[in-house]
Amino acid sequence: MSAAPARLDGEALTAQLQALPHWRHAPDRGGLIVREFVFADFVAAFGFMAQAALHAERMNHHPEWFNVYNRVQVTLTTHDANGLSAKDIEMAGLMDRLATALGARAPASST
Ligand SMILES: C[C@H](O)[C@H](O)[C@H]1CNC2=NC(N)=NC(=O)C2=N1
Repeated sequence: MSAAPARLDGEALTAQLQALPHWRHAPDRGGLIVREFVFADFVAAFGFMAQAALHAERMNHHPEWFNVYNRVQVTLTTHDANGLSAKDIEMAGLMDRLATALGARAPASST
């Protein structure tokens, strides 16, 4: 039985989140991060989900996500840590790179 992943908190978490500017940190349920990806169409959005799913299974770390047409809303948290862990940071970065490669639109710059 592998130990629960270490929960990220405080300055360590803040530093990690600075590299993920498109993700919103919410304190819900101990801590989670959320991002919406917007693609050209449904097929591109689903292609993103299909590829991300393979990484999620390989990492044994599964997103909570919602898809409607060309949009995919992703919430990442680590249930076993009741908050955020390195796995969420790794998955978020992976999703950002994958979405960019698949032509996701840059998010509206948050002012
Ligand atoms: C038993 C198995 O390792 C756990 O349930 C894994 C599976 N996928 C997971 N996914 C996420 N997001 N958080 C977890 O804590 C988690 N735990």
